[in-house]
Amino acid sequence: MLRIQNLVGGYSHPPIINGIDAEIKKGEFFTLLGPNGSGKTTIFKLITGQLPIMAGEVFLSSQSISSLSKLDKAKKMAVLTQEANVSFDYTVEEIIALGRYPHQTGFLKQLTKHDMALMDHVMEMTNITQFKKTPFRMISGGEKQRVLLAKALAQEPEILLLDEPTNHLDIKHTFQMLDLLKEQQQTMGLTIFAILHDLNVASLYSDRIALLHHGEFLEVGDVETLRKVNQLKKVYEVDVLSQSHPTIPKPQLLLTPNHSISPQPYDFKESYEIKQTKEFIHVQFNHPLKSISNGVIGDGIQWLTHFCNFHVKKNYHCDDPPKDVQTWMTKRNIPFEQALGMMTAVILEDVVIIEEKVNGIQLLAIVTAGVGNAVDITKQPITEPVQTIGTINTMLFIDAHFTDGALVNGLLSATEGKVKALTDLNIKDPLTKSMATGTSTDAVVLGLTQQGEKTPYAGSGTVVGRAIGQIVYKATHEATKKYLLRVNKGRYERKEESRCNRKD
Ligand SMILES: Nc1ncnc2c1ncn2[C@@H]1O[C@H](COP(=O)(O)OP(=O)(O)OP(=O)(O)O)[C@@H](O)[C@H]1O
Repeated sequence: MLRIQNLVGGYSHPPIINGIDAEIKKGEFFTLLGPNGSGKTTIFKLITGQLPIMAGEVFLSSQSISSLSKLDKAKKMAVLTQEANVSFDYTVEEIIALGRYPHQTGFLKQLTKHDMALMDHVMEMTNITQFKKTPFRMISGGEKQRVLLAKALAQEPEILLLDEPTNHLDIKHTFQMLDLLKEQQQTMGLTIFAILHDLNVASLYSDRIALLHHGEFLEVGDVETLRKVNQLKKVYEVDVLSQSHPTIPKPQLLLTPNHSISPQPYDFKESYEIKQTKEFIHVQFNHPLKSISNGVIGDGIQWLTHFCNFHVKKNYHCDDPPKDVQTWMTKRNIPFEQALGMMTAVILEDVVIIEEKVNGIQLLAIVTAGVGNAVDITKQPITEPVQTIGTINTMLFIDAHFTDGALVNGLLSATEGKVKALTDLNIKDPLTKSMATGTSTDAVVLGLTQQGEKTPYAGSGTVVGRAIGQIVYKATHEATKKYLLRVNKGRYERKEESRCNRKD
C-alpha cells in the first residue's frame, strides 16, 4: 500500500531522516514510535509532500508519490495532523464537508445526497453529531480531534495517516477512537499509519510497529518487539519493564521512576502485628508485601498489606465467597483492596505460628490445618470436584527479594514441605486409602518484603527454598497434629457420652 524506500529528508542539511525503509501493507495498522524530536512528523511531512524528499522514494499503491497530483493523493490518503488550527470560522459540518472535496465532480462541486449521508454517518461514528452546527473554534481540544477524524473518514481514504490522533483525548475517548479505527481497519480494509506516544496503547492496537531513533529505524516488527526492553531503554532513556497484559497476549510496559518509592530498609520483625479471634486471624504489615496466592481475594501476584484467614462453619456455602470475604473485612475496617482473604472451617485456636531466622533470612509461617478432605491428587477419580471446607491454609512471609520466577519456586518449596508433613503423619485420602497429597481446597500465600538482593531461585537447591520447605513442614505437621488431637478427642468424648447414656 505504502512503500518507503531509502527515504532521506528534513528541513535543511544535515537531514533529519537518514535513509529509512518500510512497507505498510494494505489493511494493516502500522505504528511509528519514537521519542520527541526523533523525526516522526518529518516522515509524515515527506510522505504528504509538505517537505521535499532529498533522496529515496515513497510509493502509494505502486505509484511514486511525487508523480501524483494533490487531488489524486487526497482520494487515496487522508491525514490527521497535530495542528488542529482551522483558520476560518467553519462549523463542524463545514469542516467535515471539506473531506468530501476530493470526490466531488463537476464545475460547482456541490455536495450530493451520498456525500451528506456519509457525513452524517461519520459524525455519528465519531460521536459529534450534537456539534454539527457549532463553530469549530467553540468546541474542546478532544472534540476537535474527533471532528478532524470524522473529516478524514469522510474522505473515504485507502490509507489514513494519523499524527498522535489521541492527543487531547481522555482514556474513554482514546479507546473509543482507536476501537473505531480498528473496526474500520477490520471491516473496510482501511490501512492505518499512526504516530502514537503511548507504547501500551500501541501494543494493544497495532499489527506492526517501527521504532525511530535519531532519524533511523532501530526496530520494525510486530508488537512483540516491545519486549526488547534494552532497545526501549536506549531510545527513551527510562527504566522500563515489559510484562504480558493479564487478559490478552500483548506486551505492556511498566515504568519505574528514578525517585525511589521503596521504603527505607526496615526490621521485618517489627513490621507486622497478628490479631487472632475465634472468627479470624489478621496479619497486618506496615509495608506492602509482594505476594503470590490463590486466596479468595487478593489472588495472583499483588502488593498487599493485610492477610486474613476467616473461620466459617463446616456447611458454609455461598455463591459469592469473594463478596463474603470483602463484607467481613469491611466490618472489621480492613481495606480489602489491599488484602488477601482465605477461609477455613478449622478451629482457629489450633493455628501454628512459627517465626524463624535461617541463614540470615527471617521467615514467618502461619498455618491452619484440617485434613477432613484429604486427597491423593494422583489417585482420586477425575469426576466432580470436592468443594467442602477442610483445608490447609498456609501463610508464609519472608524478608527477602524474589523475582516472579522465585515466587513460583517458593510455592513449589512450600508445597513440598506440606506434602512431606502429611506423609509423615500418615494422612490418607479416605476414598482411595492412599497417602494424601493435600486437601481439596488448600490455600497458600507467599509474601515478600522485597528487601535486600534479588533472589532468582527459591527451590530445594537454594538456602531460602530449603528454609521455606522446612518451616512449612514444621508448621503443617504441628497444625495437623493439633487438628487430629481435637478430632480424636471429640470422637472419644462422643463415645463416652453415648456409653454414659446407655448406662443411664
Ligand atoms: N520547521 C522546522 N524547521 C526546522 N527544524 C524542524 C522543524 N520542525 C521540526 N524540526 C526539527 O526536526 C526534528 C524532528 O522533528 P519532528 O517534528 O519530526 O519530531 P517528532 O518525532 O515528530 O517529535 P514529537 O514527538 O515531539 O512530535 C527535531 O529536532 C525538530 O527540532
